[in-house]
Amino acid sequence: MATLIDGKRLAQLENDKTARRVAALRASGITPGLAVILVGDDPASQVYVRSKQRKARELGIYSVQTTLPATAQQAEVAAVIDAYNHDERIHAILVQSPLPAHLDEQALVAMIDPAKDVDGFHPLNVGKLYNHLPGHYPVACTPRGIITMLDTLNFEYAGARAVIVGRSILVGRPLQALLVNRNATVTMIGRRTKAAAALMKTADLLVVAAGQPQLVTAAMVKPGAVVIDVGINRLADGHLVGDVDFAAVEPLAQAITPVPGGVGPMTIASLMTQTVDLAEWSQTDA
Ligand SMILES: NC(=O)C1=CN([C@@H]2O[C@H](COP(=O)(O)OP(=O)(O)OC[C@H]3O[C@@H](n4cnc5c(N)ncnc54)[C@H](OP(=O)(O)O)[C@@H]3O)[C@@H](O)[C@H]2O)C=CC1
Ligand SMILES: Nc1nc(=O)c2c([nH]1)NC[C@@H]1CN(c3ccc(C(=O)N[C@@H](CCC(=O)O)C(=O)O)cc3)C=[N+]21
Repeated sequence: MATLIDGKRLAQLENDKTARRVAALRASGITPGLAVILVGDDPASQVYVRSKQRKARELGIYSVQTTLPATAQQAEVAAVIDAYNHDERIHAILVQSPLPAHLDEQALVAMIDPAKDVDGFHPLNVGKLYNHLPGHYPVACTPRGIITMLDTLNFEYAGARAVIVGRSILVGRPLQALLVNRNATVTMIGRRTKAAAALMKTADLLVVAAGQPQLVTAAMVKPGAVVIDVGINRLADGHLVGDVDFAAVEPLAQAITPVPGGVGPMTIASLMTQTVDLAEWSQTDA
């Protein structure tokens, strides 16, 4: 029987801390501000953005949103980013991914003031993380939430063999850097990886962020591994499942995250924490 890593409960604990930090900042005259930019009408993105807004407001964060039509041009999105860059009430800016295909997402992210880059996707912040530079800078929220979960297990990073399935800018790549910086030995798996199952089986820590239901079966998991399932897949019957065959893998794992109620809620909690971090740093690092 594995330890169930209860993301909902851990997120609640983190959000309680965030609410207290927001209250303290507001008492000193600073209200942390989050701006979310949504382009188009992707239903999943609308759900995520709504839950981010709701949580921010619950915690006392000033939260605003700009929604643009799917036909919006690059310059229109850029103008919205520019306005938030210069808005003193806003400490954190997020451009919801994915953007419609005609937009250059990387160019837009690069226009965000790096000090307001709550997703940690700006190339300056990515580079600082990659090079393990000291100092304050934002990092991607999903990997940050995963590290928080592993820390609560007292996971021993140094010397651990970690395998990450998925190498996106959102999840796999920044998590790779965070784990390497903690002295883990990290293997990245993509679609063209040969003998992926055998590599996964070597993992003390297996993180799966591919977006493929049932990708990881019991045969791919080393007994005693810690398994983090990032996948969010909506099945035809409406059920939400991860990328791991939970029922089969749970009995062998040392610890495992459920979907829903695992990495997802922690991602949102990390986003809230990082919004407050950015507001605090804007005072001290100026
Ligand atoms: N819980 C949360 O907070 C979050 C959940 N997600 C979820 O995580 C999943 C991944 O999201 P994201 O990182 O944006 O994904 P992307 O679609 O951007 O990338 C998927 C990655 O998985 C790899 N991959 C896909 N299929 C396979 C396979 N069969 N074998 C090996 N590798 C494979 C791809 O490999 P290649 O590079 O070779 O194409 C790619 O690197 C999605 O389900 C998403 O909804 C995402 C963000 C946050
Ligand atoms: N700029 C940007 N930053 C992101 O962080 C970002 C993004 N774009 N685009 C999409 C992905 C996906 N993502 C999720 C966040 C929370 C849940 C979450 O809370 N999931 C709940 C279930 C929610 C439901 O029922 O649909 C759970 O797992 O329990 C899931 C996925 C953030 N992303």
